[in-house]
Amino acid sequence: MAAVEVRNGYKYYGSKSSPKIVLNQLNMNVMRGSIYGLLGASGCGKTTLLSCIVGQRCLNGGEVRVLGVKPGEPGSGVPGSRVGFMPQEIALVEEMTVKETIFYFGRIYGLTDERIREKFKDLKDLLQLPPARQMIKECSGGQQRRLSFACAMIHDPELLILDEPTVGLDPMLREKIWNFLVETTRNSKLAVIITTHYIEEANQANYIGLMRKGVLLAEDTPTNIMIKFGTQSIEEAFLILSQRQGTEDQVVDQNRNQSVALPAAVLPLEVIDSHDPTTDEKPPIPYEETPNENRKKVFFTTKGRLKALMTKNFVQLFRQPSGIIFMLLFPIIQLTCFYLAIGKTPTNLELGVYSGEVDSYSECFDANLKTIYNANDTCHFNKLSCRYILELGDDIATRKYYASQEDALKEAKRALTVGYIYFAHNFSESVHELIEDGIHASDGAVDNAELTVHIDMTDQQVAYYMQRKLRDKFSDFMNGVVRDCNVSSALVKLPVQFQDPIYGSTDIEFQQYCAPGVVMTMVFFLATLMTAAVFISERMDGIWDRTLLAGVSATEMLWAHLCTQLIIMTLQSFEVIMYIGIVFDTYNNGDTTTLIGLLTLTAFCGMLFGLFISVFCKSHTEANFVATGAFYPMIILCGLLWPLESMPRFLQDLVMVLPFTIPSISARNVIEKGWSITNAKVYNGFLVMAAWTIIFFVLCLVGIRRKA
Ligand SMILES: Nc1ncnc2c1ncn2[C@@H]1O[C@H](COP(=O)(O)OP(=O)(O)OP(=O)(O)O)[C@@H](O)[C@H]1O
Repeated sequence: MAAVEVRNGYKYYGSKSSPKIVLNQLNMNVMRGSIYGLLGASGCGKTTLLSCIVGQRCLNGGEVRVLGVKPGEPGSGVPGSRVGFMPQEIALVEEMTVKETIFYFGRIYGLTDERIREKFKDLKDLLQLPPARQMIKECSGGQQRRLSFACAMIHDPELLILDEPTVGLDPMLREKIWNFLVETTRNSKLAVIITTHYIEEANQANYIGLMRKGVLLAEDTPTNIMIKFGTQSIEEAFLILSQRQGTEDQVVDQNRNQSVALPAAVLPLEVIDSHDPTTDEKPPIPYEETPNENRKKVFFTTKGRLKALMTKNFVQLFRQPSGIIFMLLFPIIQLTCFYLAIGKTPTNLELGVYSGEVDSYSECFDANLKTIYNANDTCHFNKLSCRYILELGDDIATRKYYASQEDALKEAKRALTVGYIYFAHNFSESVHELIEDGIHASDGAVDNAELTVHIDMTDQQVAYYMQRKLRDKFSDFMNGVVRDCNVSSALVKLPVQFQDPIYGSTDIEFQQYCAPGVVMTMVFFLATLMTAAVFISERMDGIWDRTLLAGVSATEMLWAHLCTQLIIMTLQSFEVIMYIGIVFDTYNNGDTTTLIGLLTLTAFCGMLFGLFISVFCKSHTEANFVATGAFYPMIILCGLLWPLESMPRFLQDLVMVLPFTIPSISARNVIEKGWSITNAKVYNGFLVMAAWTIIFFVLCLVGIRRKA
C-alpha cells in the first residue's frame, strides 16, 4: 500500500505568466514499510517535492496523497503527528538545550512527558546525542543534525521525510542511521523518504527515484535500475539518464528555435516503474492553483502544545542577553535619559549685564551701598540697578559685567552669552519719577525705568526660560521697591491675575507634560522591534515552518506568542511605572492600575504591530525600515512635541485616530487630573488602543494564514 502518491505533480515558482517550473508532471510512489531514496543534483527540485508532500507547499497542478489523505485536510494528521520531517536546515532553537528541544517537539506532537523521556533515552543511544543540558548553539553541526533527526523521530511517525539527514556525519554514524532505518522499515509500516548526495548509501534503500530538472527520470529498486541500464552502480545509471535527458533538451531547444510547438509531455524521458503502472499515464498539465487546505484549519490547542510553545518563547527571549536587556533594561536606560535630559532647568548659562548707573560694578557689591532712602517722606533711589543685579544672583545665569552696551552686544553676538540686560544711566531717577508722578510721568522716565533685555532667540527654549525668569525677577524687584517706599504695589502690578490653576501646578514642567507620551511610545516601539526580530528570526531559521509541519496551526503559534508577550508586557509596564514613580518622584494624581493597564495595552498593540511588520517583511532590514519609518510620523503627530491645536484642521482630525494621540491625553488626564477610567476622556484612550490592537491582530491573522 502506498504511503505517498504523487500524480502529475506540477509546481512552479514566480508568476503564472513567467513560471519557473520546478516539478514537471512528476509521478512518484512510496510504499509503506520501505525506504525511498530520492536522488538528484542540487536544484533539481527535491526539497520542493518534499515540501509539497508534507503540506508545506501546494502543487500548482496534479495531486498528492499522503497516508491516504490530502496533505492539509483538517484532522488528517498531515502535516502533523503522522509525519516526521527533518528539513535540510537545522531549524532548532539555538537557545534551547538538547533536552528542552526534545520535549518541545514531543509536546507539540502530543506525547506525554513520560513517553518523551523513554523515547529520548532510546534516541540518545542510537544517535549519540549530545548531553541533555547542552545548548543547541554549543553543539557541533553534526550533533545538531542528529538532534534534528531525533526530533523528527520522537513521535513514531508513519511517514518519515528526511532531507539530507546524513550530511556532515561520520561514515560510522551514517551506517548506524541507515541500519536503524532498514531495520525499522522491515519490521513496521514506516515509510521513509530520504534525499542524499551520497548516492552509494542509497543502495540500501528499497526504492530509488532519480530526479533531474523537476522530472523523475526513473523509479525502481536499485538492482532493477542497474540491470536496466547495464551499469555497476546507480551513479552510472543516473549519468546515462541525465545524458539522455540532456540530448532531449537540445531537441526541444532546437525545435523551439524553429518555432515548433512541442507538447509539454515531451518529458520525462523514461520512467521505469515496476511497482505502480499508473505512472505511465500523462494527462496534460493543469494550471489551476490548488487551494491551501491549511487555511481551513480550525483553531484548537492543547495544554501541552501551549506549554511547549510558551516555554520556547520564554527561553528564546531570556537566554539571549540582548532579549533581557531589551525588555527590562532598555526602558530603564531610556527613561533615565529622558528624565535626566528633558524638561530640566537650563544651567551653566552666562548673561551679560550692563548698567549705565555705575562706573565700576564693585560699587554694587559695596556693603554700605543704600539703594533706597527716605528723605522728606519721599523715596529716593541710588544706583537702583545694583539692587536688581544683586537680587538676580547667579541662579538663572552667571552674570558677566560689561563696561558698555556695545561690548555686551558684541559678546552676545559671538554667542559667548545668551544675551544681556541693560539699565539706563538714569534708571534710578526714572523709577523715582514713575512712582512719584504715576500716570503723569514723562515718556522718557517710562522708557528709562525699564529693564531692557536682548536675548539670542535661536535657542528658543533657553530664550523663553530667560525671558520668563528675568520678567518674574523684575516683577519681584519692583514689588520690593514699592513696598520699601510704602507705596501701593498696585502701581507696579500688571492688571492680570493668574490664580491657582484648575489642574496641575503653576510650575508644571515640560517633562511632566510629555512623560506619558514618551513612556507610551517607548514601550510600544520596544515591543514592536522585539517582536518583529523574534518572528523574522524564527521564520528565517526554519523554526516557524518546522513547528507548522509538526501540526501546530499558525493561530496557535500566534496565541502562544500573545500569551508570552502579555506576561512580559505587564511586567515591563509595572517596572516602568514603579521606576519613574520611585526614582524620579513622578507624581500621579490618579489610579496606578489604570496607568499600568493602559501601558500594557500599548505594549501589546506595539507587539502586534511588530508581528504585522514581520508577517509582511522578508528580512530584518526591511522590518527595521518599516518600524523606523512608522516611528517618527507617529511621534511627531501625536502632540507630544507640539500642541495638536497648532496643526492644520484636517491633520488635527486625522491624527486623532493614531495610536498615541488620544491614549497619551488619557494618560495625562489620569496623572494630572486624577480622572478615573469611568471618565470618557480616559477610557477613550483604551478604546483607541484596543481598536488598533484588534486591527493589527486581524491583519496578522489574515497574513499568517495566507502564508501558512
Ligand atoms: N521560494 C523559492 N522561490 C523561487 N525559486 C525557488 C524557491 N525555492 C527553490 N527555488 C528554486 O527551485 C529550484 C529547486 O529548488 P529545490 O530547493 O527544490 O532543489 P533541491 O533539489 O532540493 O536542491 P538542493 O539539493 O541543493 O537542496 C532551484 O532552482 C531553486 O533555486
